[in-house]
Amino acid sequence: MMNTKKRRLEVCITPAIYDKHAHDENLVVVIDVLRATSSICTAFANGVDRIIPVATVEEARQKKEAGYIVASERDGYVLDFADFGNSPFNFSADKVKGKQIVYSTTNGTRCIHMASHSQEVLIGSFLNLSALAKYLIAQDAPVLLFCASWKDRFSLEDTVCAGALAELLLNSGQFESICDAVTASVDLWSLAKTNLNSYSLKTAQKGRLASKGLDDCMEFCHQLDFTNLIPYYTNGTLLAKSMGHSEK
Ligand SMILES: O=C(O)[C@H](CS(=O)(=O)O)OP(=O)(O)O
Repeated sequence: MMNTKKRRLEVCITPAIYDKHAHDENLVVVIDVLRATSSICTAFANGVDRIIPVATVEEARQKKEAGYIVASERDGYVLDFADFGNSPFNFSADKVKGKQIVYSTTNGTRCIHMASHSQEVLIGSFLNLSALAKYLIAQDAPVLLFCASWKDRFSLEDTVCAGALAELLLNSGQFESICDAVTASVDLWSLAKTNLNSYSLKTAQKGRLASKGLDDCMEFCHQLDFTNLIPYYTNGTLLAKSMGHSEK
């Protein structure tokens, strides 16, 4: 007989309440649109071999001393020992193709480590939205969309992206929402989707990035389906699985 029980779908709007949503059986999608998860998706689209996410500056420094290429920023500033920072434009094919990159950012890489007890940790952004939805629908486990946000505050761009993904998952008929954060995120997405670029200008992170001249990636990070690759975390490393079609 077919199993008609629906799968649990949740959205965690900030790492501050991650423990309320954490279950070992979850498939967790970490979302940090501005900019960590958009940059990770871009790096894999541009042929990076693997990314080693580290949570602390000290770990990133040690990896640099051990000879790794290191991409690392805190609060939008490239660390003095790092090779480059956190813009997706830094992860161009000439810099990353075939390479291993150690990566540490303010919010995104921390959340990957927080979720590492879960059945699977996947990297999500607008850039790989449809591929992610297709992959998640084909699995058989509860899904948690984990917004990395900014320093434990609510973040509009991550929640809108979670809403876009939640809408695709709910439309499959396989999922049931057990928290209002899912409904809120889908409602925000329905406000934003008619003109995502102009909606994204409302985000606080746009202002923070603009104050440091780092907002040139806003449009890039808000485009849908730039890649069919889904980065995932395994044994301390990010690799990527493909959901078909050739890469751009
Ligand atoms: O580099 C980023 O965009 C942010 C730094 S901050 O939020 O502006 O301090 O890091 P991320 O981990 O990508 O949110």
